Amino acid sequence: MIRALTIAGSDSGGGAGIQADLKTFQELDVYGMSAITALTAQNTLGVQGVFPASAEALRAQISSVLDDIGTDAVKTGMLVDEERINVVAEFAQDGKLPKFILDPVMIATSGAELLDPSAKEALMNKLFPYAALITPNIPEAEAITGIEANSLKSRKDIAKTILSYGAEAVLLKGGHEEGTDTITDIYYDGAEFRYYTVPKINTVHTHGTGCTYAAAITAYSAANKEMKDAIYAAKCFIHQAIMEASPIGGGDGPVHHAAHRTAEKPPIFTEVEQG
Ligand SMILES: Nc1ncnc2c1ncn2[C@@H]1O[C@H](COP(=O)(O)OP(=O)(O)OP(=O)(O)O)[C@@H](O)[C@H]1O
Ligand SMILES: Cc1ncc(CO)c(N)n1
Repeated sequence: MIRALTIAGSDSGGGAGIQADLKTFQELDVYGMSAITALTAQNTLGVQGVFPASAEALRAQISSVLDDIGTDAVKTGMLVDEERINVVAEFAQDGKLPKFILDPVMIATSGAELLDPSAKEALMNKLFPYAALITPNIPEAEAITGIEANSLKSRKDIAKTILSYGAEAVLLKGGHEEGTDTITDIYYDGAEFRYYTVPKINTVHTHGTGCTYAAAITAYSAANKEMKDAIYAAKCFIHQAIMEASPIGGGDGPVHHAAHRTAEKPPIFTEVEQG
């Protein structure tokens, strides 16, 4: 059985965080495990409360899973603050986080703070060097680099800057692009840029897109797909999940994690450029 561990926050509403990750792992036939960094009281309208797990509780969960079951890949999401980043960094430094997909979650779509802004440097310095892939959205990438993502050139500069912190590859997600009919995610690994472009889906039901996408990449990586192939397969999965997202709750509803079972293959245009 292929195994994957998510280290992230719990979303009581079931659309993002740990819940999105475990649903995605299950859909992709991967045995899912979790270490919870914080409980959030959350629904489709926003985040009503954040209750961090103690550093001791977080360390114990990760140790329990790794000491017995082991894992083929690891994903991190909401890490709350520097104290909890330090706990994850202990395992990274010991070489215990294989195929580490780092989603640098900072602010929820609803505006709630999921990472203490003063912990940004710790995330970059202590965890980025161990990542096989970092998956920022546009606001996160701008906060990390201080570069405004207002052109293709600036997005490429952002990808290069983030890679310079020591990760193996970066995937700059385009979900927050405005005024366009298409959305492009940009992959960069130091040797090539790869552009994954899809038609923009007209929906507000995008709660949990980032978590679900990174979890699918983690599941495919755990199953030994090469990173570029894992991203392509995950892109299909997330596109189908957004196409069939449900108007559950009164706000921005969650993506449909089981959509890939029945949905048609989405049109994904891939371009490669040496860089
Ligand atoms: N309206 C849309 N149509 C098509 N694809 C989308 C749409 N919105 C987001 N995506 C895709 O979903 C994936 C997640 O991207 P996004 O930039 O929304 O992440 P995020 O902001 O981290 O997500 P979250 O809302 O969970 O914080 C990307 O592959 C992006 O291209
Ligand atoms: C717990 C959690 N993690 C990540 C996100 C980002 O979508 C969220 N809304 N909630």
